[in-house]
Amino acid sequence: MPDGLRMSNVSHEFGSNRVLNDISFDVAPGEIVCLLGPSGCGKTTALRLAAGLEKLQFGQIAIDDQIVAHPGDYVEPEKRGVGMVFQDYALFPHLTVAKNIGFGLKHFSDAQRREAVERALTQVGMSEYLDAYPHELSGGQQQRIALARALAPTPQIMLLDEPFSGLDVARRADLRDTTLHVLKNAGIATIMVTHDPQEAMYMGDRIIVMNEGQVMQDGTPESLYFQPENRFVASFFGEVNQFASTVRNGIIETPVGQITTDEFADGTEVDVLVRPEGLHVGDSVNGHDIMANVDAVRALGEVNLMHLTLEKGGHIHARVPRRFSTLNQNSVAITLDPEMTFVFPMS
Ligand SMILES: Nc1ncnc2c1ncn2[C@@H]1O[C@H](COP(=O)(O)OP(=O)(O)OP(=O)(O)O)[C@@H](O)[C@H]1O
Repeated sequence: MPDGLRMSNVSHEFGSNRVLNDISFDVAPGEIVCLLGPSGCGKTTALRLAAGLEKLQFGQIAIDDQIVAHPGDYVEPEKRGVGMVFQDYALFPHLTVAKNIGFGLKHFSDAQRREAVERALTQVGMSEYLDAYPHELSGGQQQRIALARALAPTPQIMLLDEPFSGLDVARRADLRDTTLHVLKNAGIATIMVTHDPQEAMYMGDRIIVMNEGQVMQDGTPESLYFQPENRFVASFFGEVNQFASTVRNGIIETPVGQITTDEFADGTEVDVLVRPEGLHVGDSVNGHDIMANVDAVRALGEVNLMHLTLEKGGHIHARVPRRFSTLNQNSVAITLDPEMTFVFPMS
């Protein structure tokens, strides 16, 4: 059995509500895996089962070489070598930073505890805050202390549940960066729960997309973004323009151009999903271009989002590198990038 964490065929029910349905995945040492999915899909339950905060009903969980949970047998959370960080920091308000971090290190000698606390605080860039109380710290600083507290016992596994979601944009970006570097340097196997695809792409070596208690796809951020295996992943992972069509002679016609297919039989009704960056805009080169009127252009950093209405009807979004953006045109020609186009049989 490989080191790290392995969940095998795990299912879970609350009463008659089956919230996890036969999920399996591994996390290797040093790997950050994000569990990504909409609210209620079972991410937190999976994390709590890994931590031992919820009793396992079906399947098996192993950490390194040890089975820590299977039905009827169970290793206590504090004996699993697992660190945890939650959204709400969960620091003790009446204890200093040093005592908060040292709280879980009761079995250490005083000298060992002091060393572990100082090391963990250095890892998160907070070494000068040993004697501060939580209320003296900002939300981002409190979350750094929560991370330090989880790191101090040098866990093999780190479990993070929406750890940045209580923070404003700037602090979130900052803490995300620190967390990524600390976890990578420490070589800890990490699961992070998030409902934010951008955050999952930023943090994850791998992302497991979940929906309704099932794993929809498990892969690198690139593979999920560029090779989604189903409609759910394609649309959850990034905005898409969607068109209904029917395959005719190996060709799928859409309002933004045609694509060829050898995957679907003639007459198959399909949904065509096109990422906004899969629609290229430019000048009309002949009288046969697909034209769209420009409704609005919005700068989103390095790219512009163009709101367009096709001359033949239908609102679409194109995401265009700023240097190619035709900001002052009322009308643009559209071409379709087949690499950013995904076809699924209509459900
Ligand atoms: N202790 C519980 N008792 C009963 N039902 C629960 C309990 N905990 C979670 N659930 C239900 O299980 C389902 C999955 O919840 P879970 O918290 O795992 O989802 P999630 O994907 O983490 O969602 P969120 O991001 O909203 O926390 C939900 O329908 C939830 O209402």
